[in-house]
Amino acid sequence: MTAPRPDSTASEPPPEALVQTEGLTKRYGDFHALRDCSVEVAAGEVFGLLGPNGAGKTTLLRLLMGYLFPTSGRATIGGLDVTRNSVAVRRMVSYLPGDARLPRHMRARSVLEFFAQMQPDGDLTRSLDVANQLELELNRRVAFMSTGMRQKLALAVVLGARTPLLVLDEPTANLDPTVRSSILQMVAEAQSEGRTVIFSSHVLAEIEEVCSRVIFLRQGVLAKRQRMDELKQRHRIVAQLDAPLTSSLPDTLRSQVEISTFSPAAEPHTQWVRMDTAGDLAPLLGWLDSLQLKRMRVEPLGLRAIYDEVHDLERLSNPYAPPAEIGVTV
Ligand SMILES: Nc1ncnc2c1ncn2[C@@H]1O[C@H](COP(=O)(O)OP(=O)(O)OP(=O)(O)O)[C@@H](O)[C@H]1O
Repeated sequence: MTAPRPDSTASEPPPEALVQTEGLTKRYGDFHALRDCSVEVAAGEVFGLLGPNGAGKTTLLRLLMGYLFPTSGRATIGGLDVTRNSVAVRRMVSYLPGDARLPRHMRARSVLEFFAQMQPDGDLTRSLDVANQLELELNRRVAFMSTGMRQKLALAVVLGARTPLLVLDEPTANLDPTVRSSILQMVAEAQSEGRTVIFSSHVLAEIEEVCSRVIFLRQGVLAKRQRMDELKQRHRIVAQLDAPLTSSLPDTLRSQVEISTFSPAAEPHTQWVRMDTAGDLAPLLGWLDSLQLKRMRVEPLGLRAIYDEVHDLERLSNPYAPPAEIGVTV
């Protein structure tokens, strides 16, 4: 497999970056866990990290926390170099590691009390409030908790603290759908309090729900940056025609529509057309209406399509496959 090239997409720097990395690289021998990663996270935004297992998400977060030393490049939080000022930096950050370890002999309440005292911005009342919202049993010992209960307890510790930055490595792993949705709500509340959140997840819908921007990591390389407000304006139209496409896209639409076609060998008389567009749908639908249209589906483009594009999965999930759930039949 060839190593992906770093993302070259121009991206506007956020107005005030709280977190910034420049050429951040972590190598183990010849292996790059993270390669030449430059990102900025603006104060007050919820910033998503996406990527398959082993893509480098945890490596990036641990480098930011100063738990790993970069092979090259640098990262700053609040203008402070995370390697040289790791103590000061950690005072600004509440970090939920992917494998949060808690003292097994302690009961939930004692764990919350302990961390509220230990953390500079710890706040027991807030931690108890989160625990209460997550319906955590405060008398239970960590050793006797399920994996999901331990995750809730770790979240109560982290979300209770009043730090300006929250770094959450897969915060909803092992949680049931109701609790997941409470956590997403708490992330949104943290943002409305003016806090900044960096959030890694494998669940695309979660990233879509709470993040304002997302980056895709692939084999340690920042493969793509995406603003969610831009993505929400993009649509995909998949249409099946009764005959091969003969008329071409009107000139006025060319600049805003990416079009591709496919003729299945099993159905030589039909043709599938796929169009991705960020513009007004009305003129495009008008043009489609002039064709020999058999059926058509219109959907928001969504992170799934971007994820498949970044990870080269489109060939596996054939976008032209005549889907049973096709939305509109004409
Ligand atoms: N100490 C280490 N020595 C060698 N390789 C390592 C070490 N730590 C991590 N790696 C490798 O670095 C790569 C990135 O790992 P990382 O944990 O950052 O991935 P991730 O995107 O968080 O994955 P996941 O979604 O599975 O948690 C992986 O291939 C991993 O095996």
